Order: sequence, then structure tokens, then C-alpha cells
Amino acid sequence: MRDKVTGARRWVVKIGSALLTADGRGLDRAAMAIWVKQMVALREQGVELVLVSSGAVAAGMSRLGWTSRPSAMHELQAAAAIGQMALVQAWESSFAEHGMRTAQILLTHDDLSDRKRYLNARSTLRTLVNLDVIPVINENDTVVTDEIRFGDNDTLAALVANLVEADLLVILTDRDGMYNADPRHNPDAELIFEARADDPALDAVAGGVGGALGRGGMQTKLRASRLAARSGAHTVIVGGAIEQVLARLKAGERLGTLLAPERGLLAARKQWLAGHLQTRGTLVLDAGAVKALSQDRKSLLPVGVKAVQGSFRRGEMVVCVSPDGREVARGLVNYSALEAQKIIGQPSDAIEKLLGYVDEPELVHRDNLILV
Ligand SMILES: Nc1ncnc2c1ncn2[C@@H]1O[C@H](COP(=O)(O)OP(=O)(O)O)[C@@H](O)[C@H]1O
Ligand SMILES: N[C@@H](CCC(=O)OP(=O)(O)O)C(=O)O
Repeated sequence: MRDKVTGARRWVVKIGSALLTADGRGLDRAAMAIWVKQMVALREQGVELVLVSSGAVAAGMSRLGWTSRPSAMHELQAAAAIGQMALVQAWESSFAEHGMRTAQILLTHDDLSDRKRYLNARSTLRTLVNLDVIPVINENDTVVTDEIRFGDNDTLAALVANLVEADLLVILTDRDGMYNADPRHNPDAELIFEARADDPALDAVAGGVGGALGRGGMQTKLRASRLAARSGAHTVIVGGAIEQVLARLKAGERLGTLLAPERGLLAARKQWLAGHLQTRGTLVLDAGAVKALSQDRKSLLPVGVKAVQGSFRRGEMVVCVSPDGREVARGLVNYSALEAQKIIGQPSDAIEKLLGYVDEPELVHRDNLILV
């Protein structure tokens, strides 16, 4: 089963507060430097990386000289705003030592359930990864309350794994992995090496909540693995303090707990797309575009579209039909109906002149298409 880890091309690595802040003593810069070195090595081996980093509240508390986590929401949010600066500064300078650039992305769960924002976040992240920049993501703590209260970046990391279609979600934490009982209270607890993410037996073992800083515990990690599994990603929950942990995972060593999805990446994504039953409009393709989609499995470019019907917004589902009206595919469209009207029949490099901006060169990207 570990071949799924060694073969994974796109990783989301999530590092929790407890681990990043050495239990409240400010950011553990030395530990961060060690993970950065490993992430740079992974990048050099061709792995695409997105980092989800917690620790803003904890870093802010340390900058403010606060020793206990405040319970007032506005104080938590203020601490997060202060600490986020420390966090990204630390990641940036550490990656810069290896000549690698970083970018900050702050997201909320709501951003990812809104179709338009989902597509925007997705294309920004893809662009960053293609530019060989490491995106460093955290929750946008200023505008949310529930997540910061529960201290749950595990869910955010899983949503990001869905968003970028990661093959692997690596959750680094302060234990070696998921045990068959909470190791704080059960010294005899044993590490679970491999399981199916949807195994109901896991619910009982992940019962307890987290520690003083990180607060989600194993429950949120298990839930995250199930969410990641929906888009076909494997999850590894593993100790961030284990020497060379990322490098050894990449080499196939049986570290941590590997949670497997029930079906593969592509099948899962198509299933997710297929769940979008409501279609908002129709694109009438020319014969060349029908062939490009059906036979060559390509994206749909504006140049191959003859007519636009219906009223839809960016991110909504449209039906693609052949010149004689036969449905050939359906997919999430990158431009609204009004915009599409202006760019159909034109080459993609004319989009900028026609609209004044370019969202994507494709009208529907092939990853967002299901052939009928
Ligand atoms: N079955 C279990 N296996 C391992 N750890 C568990 C289990 N149940 C509860 N935990 C607790 O979850 C904690 C990790 O979660 P959390 O404190 O939220 O960390 P993080 O900041 O990394 O998200 C561990 O320190 C451990 O005490
Ligand atoms: N976004 C906040 C809270 C997130 C958080 O603590 O999550 P985690 O430690 O991963 O369970 C922060 O950066 O402090």
C-alpha cells in the first residue's frame, strides 16, 4: 500500500499548532528549517507541494507574551492576525535559504463551498505550483469563528487536497500516528499502520480531543482523511518530529498511519462532478471540438464553440452538445454566459483583448469535464 505514498505526485502537507510551536514556546524555527529542507528535497524529486500551516494563534500569543489561550473570540482573532505575520515570515525566510519562493493564502471553508471562489482559489494555487512557488495556507482567522474556536486546520487541509486534486495528504502531528486508543491515557495503545479511511471501527479509537494548543485531536484528522478520500487522496497521519519523516515516507518506509480512499483519484473526481445534477446552460460545439473532447480527451477551448445557450455563471455546470444537438459532455465552465458569448469562435490568446482579462485559456478544463 505504501506505493501510493512513494508514487504520489502532488502532496498537501499540514503541520499542526502543537508541533509548530513546541507546545507554546513560540515558533520552533529549528523544526521548521528541518521540514523545509525535506520539502525542498521532495520538490527536487518532482513532487508538487502545498503547505497548510497552523500556528498563528500560538505564535501571536507568544509575541504578546500571553501564556494561556484566550477564550474571547476577538482576542483569539487578534492573536492570529499578529501570529500570522510571524508564521509567514518564518516560512518565507526558511524556504528562501534554499532559493525557494513562498506565497501566503488565507482561506475559509465558505470560500471553498462557493463555486466561483473555489475555481479562483484552484487556479491561483495551480499557477503558484506551476511557478515553482510553495503556497503556505492557513485559515483566514479574522473572518471565521467556529474553526478558530475548535482549532481545526485538518479539515482545511483536506479541502485543499480536494481543491488541488492532491494524491496525498500528509498530516504532521505530535504523535507517531493514529493509535488504537488515545496514547495519553493508554500506555499500551498500538499504532495503526494502514486502514481504509471509511472503516467505521476508526471512529471509536479517534474519540478523544486534542492537546492544549492543537485542539482538533484525532477526530478531526480522521474526518479530514475521509474528506480527502472523496477526491481519491490517500492520507498519512504521522509524527512531525520523526527524523527525516517526509523523506522516509517518500522512500516508502512504513511510518505513521496510512488511510486509503475507496476509489482512485480520477474516478472520485468524475463521481464528484457527476453529482452536480443541475445544469445551467448549453455550449454547441463544432465537429473539431467534439473530436478533441471525445477522442483526444482535451479541454474545451472557446474556438471550438459555435453557440451559447442559457444563463450561467463561472463555475456552474453546462452541457456540451455536438452540432446536431447530441450531448457529448458536461462540465464546470470557466466563464459566464455573457463572457462566453464574446469569446466563442476565437483563439484563446484573443480572450484578453475581447474581455479585458483572462481567467483561463479553456472554456472548460478537461479535469472538470465528464464525457457522456
Ligand atoms: N487514537 C489516537 N491516536 C493518537 N492520538 C490521539 C488519539 N486520540 C486522541 N489523540 C490525541 O490527538 C492529539 C493530536 O491532535 P492535536 O492536539 O489537535 O494536534 P495538531 O495540532 O497536530 O492538530 C495527540 O497529541 C493525542 O493526544
Ligand atoms: N488557524 C489557527 C488555528 C488552527 C489550528 O490550531 O489547527 P491545528 O493545530 O492544526 O489543529 C492558527 O493558525 O492558529
